[in-house]
Amino acid sequence: MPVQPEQLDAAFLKMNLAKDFLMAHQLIPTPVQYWIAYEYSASGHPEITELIDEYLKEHVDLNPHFIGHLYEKCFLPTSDTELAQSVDSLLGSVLKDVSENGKMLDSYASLLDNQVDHIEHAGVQDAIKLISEVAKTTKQTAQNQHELSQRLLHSEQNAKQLQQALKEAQLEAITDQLTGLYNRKGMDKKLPLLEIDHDEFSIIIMDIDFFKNINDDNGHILGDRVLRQFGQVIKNTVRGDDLSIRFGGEEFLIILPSTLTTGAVTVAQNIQAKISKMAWKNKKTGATIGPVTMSFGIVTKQLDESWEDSIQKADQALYHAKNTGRNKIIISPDKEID
Ligand SMILES: Nc1nc2c(ncn2[C@@H]2O[C@H](COP(=O)(O)OP(=O)(O)OP(=O)(O)O)[C@@H](O)[C@H]2O)c(=O)[nH]1
Repeated sequence: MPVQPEQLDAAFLKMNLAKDFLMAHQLIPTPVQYWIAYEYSASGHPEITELIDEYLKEHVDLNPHFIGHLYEKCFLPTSDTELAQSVDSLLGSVLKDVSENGKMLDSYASLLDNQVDHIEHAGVQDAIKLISEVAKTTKQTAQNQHELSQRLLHSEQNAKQLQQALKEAQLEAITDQLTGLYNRKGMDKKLPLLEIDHDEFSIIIMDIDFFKNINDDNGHILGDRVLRQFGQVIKNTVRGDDLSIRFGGEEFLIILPSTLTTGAVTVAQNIQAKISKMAWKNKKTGATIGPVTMSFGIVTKQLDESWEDSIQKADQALYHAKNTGRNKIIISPDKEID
C-alpha cells in the first residue's frame, strides 16, 4: 500500500520531536533512549508519558538510568528471549536509519555550503552547472528521505506489534494458567504498586480441605476443575483493587488494600458461602462431589511489618483452622469466627 503524504509528514514530525526531546535532555540517541523519546514525543504510550511527566515534576532533567528503568518497566518485563531479540533488532534498525539520515543531511548541508561559495564567484555557465548539481542532489536527498520515512513507518508498526506481544507475554508470566489469578511472581510485581496508594492491608490465606482425597478419588482433571472454579469464585468476590493470588497448589491468597479485619472476614465468609453451594459430578462413577470446603487464616498487616511476616501470621492462623477441624475462619493468632 503506498504511503500517504500525511503519514510521511507525521512520521517526520515524530522523528524530529524525538530528536528535539533527546537534545533538550542531553540524551544520546542510543536505541533505548531514542525509542523512549519517540514514544514520549509521539504520545504513543500513555504510561511512558505519565511517568516522564511525573519524574520531571521533581527532577530538573532526565538521566539514562531513569530511561533504562522506563524501558524495562514498559517494554522488557519478559524473559522471552525471542521477543527480547526482536525488540533489540527493531531498535538497532531504527537507530541505523536515524543515524544514516543524520549523516545524509549533514553531507547535503555541507554540499550546499560549498556550492553557495562557488556560485558566488562563478560565471553564468558555471553557476548553471552548479545549480543543476544542487537540484540533482536535492532530488536524491528527497528520495532518500522518502525511503527513510517508509522504513520508519514500518518500524513504528513493528514496534506496536511487539509492544502488544510483550504485554501479552508479561501478563502470561505473572498469571497462573489454571485459575487466571496472579501467581507469586505477579504478587511480587503488583504489591509495590498497591503500596503506592494504600498503607493499610488485610490478608486472607485459604486452602482447600482434603483436596488430596478429591484428586485421589476422582482424578486430577476434576481436581483441576475445582481449582479453576474456586479461582473464579475468588475473582468474582473481591473488589477491583484486591490482589488474588494462587499461592501454591490448593492454596490462595488475597491482599485487600485499605481493608480492616472485619472487611476481610466478610470477604472470607462470602467465599465460604459461595463454595458451599457448589458441587461436581464424577463422570465415571456418577457420584456427586461437594460441597468442598476451605480453611481461612486472616491477618491485618502492621505498618512496620514485612509482607513475609504478615503472611506467615496469616499462615499460622490457617494452620490453626486446619488443626481445629477445618472449614473455618481464624483471625491471627487464633480467634475463631462463628
Ligand atoms: N488437581 C490438582 N491437584 C493439585 C494441584 N496442585 C496441588 N494439587 C494437589 O493438592 C493436594 C494437596 O494435598 P495436601 O497438602 O495433603 O492437603 P489436603 O489433602 O487438602 O489436606 P488439608 O489441606 O490438610 O485439608 C495434593 O494431592 C496435590 O497433588 C493442581 O494444580 N491440580
